[in-house]
Amino acid sequence: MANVLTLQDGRTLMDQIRQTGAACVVLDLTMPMISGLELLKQLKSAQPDIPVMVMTASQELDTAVDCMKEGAFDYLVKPVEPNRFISAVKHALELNALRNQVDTLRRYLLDGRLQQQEAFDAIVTCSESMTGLFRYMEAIARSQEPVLITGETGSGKELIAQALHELTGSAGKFVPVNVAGLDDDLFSDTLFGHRKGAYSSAENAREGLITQAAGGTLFLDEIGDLSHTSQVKLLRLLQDRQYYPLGSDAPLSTDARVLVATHRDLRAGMEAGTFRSDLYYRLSAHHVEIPPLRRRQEDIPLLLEHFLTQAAQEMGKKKPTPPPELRTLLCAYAFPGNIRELRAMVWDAVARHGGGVLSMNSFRDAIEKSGAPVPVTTHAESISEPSSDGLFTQIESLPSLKETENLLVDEAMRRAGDNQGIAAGMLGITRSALNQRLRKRREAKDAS
Ligand SMILES: Nc1ncnc2c1ncn2[C@@H]1O[C@H](COP(=O)(O)OP(=O)(O)OP(=O)(O)O)[C@@H](O)[C@H]1O
Repeated sequence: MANVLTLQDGRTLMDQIRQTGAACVVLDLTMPMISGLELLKQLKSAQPDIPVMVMTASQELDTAVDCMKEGAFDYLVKPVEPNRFISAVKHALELNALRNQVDTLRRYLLDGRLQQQEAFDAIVTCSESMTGLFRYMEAIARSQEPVLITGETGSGKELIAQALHELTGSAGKFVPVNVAGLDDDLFSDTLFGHRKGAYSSAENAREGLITQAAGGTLFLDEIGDLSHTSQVKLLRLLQDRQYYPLGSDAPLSTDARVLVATHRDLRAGMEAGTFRSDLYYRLSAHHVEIPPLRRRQEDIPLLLEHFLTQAAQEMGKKKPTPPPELRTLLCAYAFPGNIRELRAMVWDAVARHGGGVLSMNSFRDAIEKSGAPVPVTTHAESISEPSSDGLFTQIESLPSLKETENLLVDEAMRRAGDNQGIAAGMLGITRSALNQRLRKRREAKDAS
């Protein structure tokens, strides 16, 4: 076959790959000039995305396991049955093609506009990196492949999963499950359910959550903590779209979309041998990686406003005014607990608030408790303060009120990433009032 290249000397592989690339590499473990394991390491460090299959004799199984830890896609024990060989290579090629497609799509989408803004209404953000993620999510929403959502704790993984579910427009439910701390029995029972009498205390049949998610979305949180045996079961579910309730020999089929999330580094898990590489590759065809709050500080003032409104409403208080230097304090803090941590700080501050300007003390206390140094802030440092010379010193003639209003609306929409709900919040008007203004402007423009 023209597109298969056989090399006699393993040492020429890296040069060859640099010249022509490769969609998949099949490596023998025992070779005269260089060992397969050594070559695998070189290949993975230079070209981590090329899938590598390892061929091994049965007495070399330990080395094959080492190869998997080094990132091999799969291993085949010699003598290799031709059909098994073809299907393994095909599988590797398919996954590789899918990954390339997703990368291209991801790059392309970073320039487009959102089609279903309302699916993201619960996610308060004006960050471009988040808007880029939203566009990517819209592109993959209809795919049947699972989606891996990663991000630090409290960065909003569950909200992203809910938005993906909204985007699919499916009639079924969004069913979240936290799999951390579930041993394999509990995992199987929770997910797949059981038949009456499947074990001594199973007095009644129980439907698994995968059944409840029919026609909808099953969201498995903390997937990085899943036991090895449960990982195998999940892989089987993803591959065959079938599962067995405990005590049943008859498989059931599912059409539920599977989303998974973790704050762990699954690649590191794969290298340490705690996370199966076949499952990783299956899960990571679509990957949404949420940036931590400290890498999108522009969201902090927005989130602060949002949580102040929510907390005040919930506690039946008048929304307190935050001192301008509070934003400076928060933007200087690293937020290891991300948005959940900011939310908790705001709730605490509003609960303690007696009236007037919001006190900074509870925020300072929380930062101090986290062990981080409390940034020193002064009123003058505030990022929101206009210059003492006034806003319009650079402009010779003042804009009209109408022009100013249009400019403010445009700026709010830009900062809110075109989310009308957020922009309206910034402008201090209702969403429908903003919508009306935007519509009138469009109509006036169309008429002229
Ligand atoms: N962009 C956002 N806008 C508004 N609220 C947010 C945003 N991101 C997160 N939150 C809120 O922060 C809290 C934590 O979010 P979420 O539970 O989705 O995080 P997570 O990444 O799944 O956390 P964990 O890793 O602990 O499972 C929730 O109350 C959520 O509603």
